Formats: sequence, structure tokens, C-alpha cells
Amino acid sequence: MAAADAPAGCKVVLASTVAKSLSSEVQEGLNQVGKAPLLVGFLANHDPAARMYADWTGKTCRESGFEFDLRQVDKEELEDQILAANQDDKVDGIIVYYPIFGNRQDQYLQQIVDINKDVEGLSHRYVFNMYQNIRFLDEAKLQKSILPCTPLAIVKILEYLHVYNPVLPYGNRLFGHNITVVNRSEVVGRPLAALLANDGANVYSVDIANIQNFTRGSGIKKKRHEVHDKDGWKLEDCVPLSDVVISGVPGDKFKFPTQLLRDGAVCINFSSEKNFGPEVKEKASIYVPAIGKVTICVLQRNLLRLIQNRRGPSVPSGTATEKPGTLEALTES
Ligand SMILES: NC(=O)C1=CN([C@@H]2O[C@H](COP(=O)(O)OP(=O)(O)OC[C@H]3O[C@@H](n4cnc5c(N)ncnc54)[C@H](O)[C@@H]3O)[C@@H](O)[C@H]2O)C=CC1
Ligand SMILES: Nc1nc(=O)c2c([nH]1)NC[C@@H]1CN(c3ccc(C(=O)N[C@@H](CCC(=O)O)C(=O)O)cc3)C=[N+]21
Repeated sequence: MAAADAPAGCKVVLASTVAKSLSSEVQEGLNQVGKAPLLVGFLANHDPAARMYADWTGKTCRESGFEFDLRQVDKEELEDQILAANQDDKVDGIIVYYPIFGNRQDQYLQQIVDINKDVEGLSHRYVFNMYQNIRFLDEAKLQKSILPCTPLAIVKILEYLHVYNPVLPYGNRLFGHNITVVNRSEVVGRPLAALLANDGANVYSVDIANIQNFTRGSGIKKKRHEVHDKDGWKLEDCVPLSDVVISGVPGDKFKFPTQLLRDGAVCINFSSEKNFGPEVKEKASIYVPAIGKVTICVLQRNLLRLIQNRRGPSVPSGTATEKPGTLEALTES
């Protein structure tokens, strides 16, 4: 499209741009750690999206000073393989690509990864901390808890876009924003809605069946979010209220109804498919078409955090302790 025909108002922000701003922080962490951390990936399914993501993670890791060992294993052998990697001192982090069995056995496998090697933050303790808005692992608030990579990548993008308002205190920086999240899976959509609401946003969480409101209440008086069903609500009810819309519907059938968007909304797609058609640029102020590169940066950041947590706190006096238990305290280096 010639520049003169381009929609005037919309800025397309690519994940690579946001990833660049995070990678200097990752490189700094890497220098402190003083070795190439080893991430082991277990692929036990034939999902092309998982394979693509795994190959891409390997390429990015090798380019940026990390080692990545992708192990293709039979699903019946995976349990023993994970336990062996838990025991292996050379292994710093473990990522298991899901779905494998596609049922509760997958939850079982998530819980057998050593919590000190769980780069995706899927262990019960990390998940509990996230939903309860508990940001540190220790009383002294020196060891940060681990957040799931894709939801945290979206938080990092919203910080980059200045949707997080630094004039407000840590932990309240999304106060005043209405955000629609289309996807409520346990791996991305539900944790994302909780994180955004814990930071002060009023979140509409949409799945195939219904819409829920995640909120800290009027004046964000509550310490952590609560959830209310919005009976009978549809996208038509929440999208026009939302200044940020985040969509992650799998498959190529779903197309987000862009005519419902508020003028100047910020739109982010995290699905492998393009949930927003090209016409999104006629309405949005900012459009982020994909986020994968940021997710991988956050994965590397989590791996460094695990190594730092394992080595024990060596936080310079007066940094982590000064900050209240906030997501920023958790997400800042
Ligand atoms: N970019 C990244 O870093 C990542 C991207 N993904 C991608 O995100 C997408 C979603 O992955 P998962 O959450 O694991 O999928 P999932 O299948 O577990 O969940 C899909 C969610 O979308 C909802 N949904 C489906 N159709 C809908 C509709 N028509 N209207 C409203 N809601 C609808 C479902 O109710 C469910 O909450 C996939 O394309 C996946 O490849 C997943 C993980 C990381
Ligand atoms: N334990 C676990 N964690 C995962 O995070 C996980 C998983 N298992 N199993 C498989 C799915 C799939 N997945 C994707 C990551 C990035 C893109 C993605 O969107 N990548 C490109 C788009 C690529 C393209 O345009 O084709 C991007 O964001 O720029 C898609 C899918 C993570 N997964």
C-alpha cells in the first residue's frame, strides 16, 4: 500500500520491536549468570504449532547465548524423562510442550517438573501466587515468583505501549482501563485476565460459552481480583467499552468483529492465526499482529530468574525490598 493510502491513525507495533527492548535486559542477566544456561524442551506430540514454537525457541536461544536441547520422546516415556532432567545438574530449565494426553494427565505432568526448573511457571505454587497476587517466594521479598510466559509477554507489550501508566503506584498502573480478552484457557487467557485485573484493570474475559468480569472492584479497593459472571453479555456489550482488546482464538474460522471496536482501541493478537482482519487498522490506534518473539524473551528471562533464585538472593540493598509487592517489582530486573 502506498504511504498516502495507509490508514492515518494506526501504528502497527511488531513483537520484534518490543523484544529488542527486553533483550538488553536478558543479556545483562546472562552476563551476571556467567554461563550459557541450558533449557531442555520435551516434545511428545505431533502438533505442528508446538514443533514450530520449539524450533523457533531453539534458534533464538542459540543466537542469544543460551543452550536449547529439544528432546523428542514417546509420551509414555515422558514422565521418566522429566524426572531424569530434574536430577541432572546440567539442566537449568525444562519446558514441556502441551497438549500431550489432552486430559488431566497433562496437569499431572506439569506438577512433576522441579519447581526450580519450571520456566513456564506452571507449578502449583507459582500458579497460586499469581492468582492470589503474591509476588515473592520469600518473606524478605528477595526471590520473585515465576509468571507464565505468554501472559507476561502481553503485560510487557502493554508496558512498552505505555498502557501501564507509571504516574500511578506499582500494582495499580492499569487503573482506568477496560480490557477485553477473548480466550479463557488455563495457559493464557485466564491467567492473563487475572494479572491485568490484579494490576487495576477492569477485564472482560470472553470464551466460547460466556463472559466474565475480573476486577478489584470500584476504586480498586480490593487487594486482588474477583470474578463475576456477566450473564447474557456478548462481545457487543463489552468491546465498545474496551480501550484494549486482546484476542487468542485458535483456528482460522474466528474473525474478530472489528466493527464493534472503539475508535483508537489498542488491539493485540496472540493466536497463531490472524484473529483480526486487515480492516482493524481502520479503527485501532495500535495493532500488534503477533507476540511470539516477546514470549521467547520472557522465557529466557524466567530461566535467568530461576538460576538467580537457585543461587540465593544477591539483590543489591534497597531495590527489591523498597518496592511493594507488585507486578512491576516482579517483572523488573
Ligand atoms: N504467541 C504465543 O506465545 C502463544 C500463542 N498461543 C496460541 O494461542 C491460541 C490459543 O491457545 P490456547 O489458549 O492454548 O487454546 P485453547 O484451545 O486451550 O483455548 C482457546 C480459548 O478460546 C476460546 N474460544 C474459542 N472459540 C471462541 C470463539 N468463537 N469466541 C470466543 N472465544 C472462543 C475458548 O473458549 C478457550 O477459552 C492458539 O492459536 C495457540 O497456538 C498459545 C500459547 C502461546
Ligand atoms: N508448554 C507449552 N507452552 C507454549 O507456549 C506452547 C505449548 N506448550 N504448546 C504449543 C503452543 C503453541 N505456541 C505458540 C507460540 C507462538 C506462536 C506464534 O504466534 N508465533 C508467531 C507467529 C508465527 C506465524 O506467523 O506463523 C508470532 O507470534 O510471531 C504460536 C503458537 C506455544 N505453545
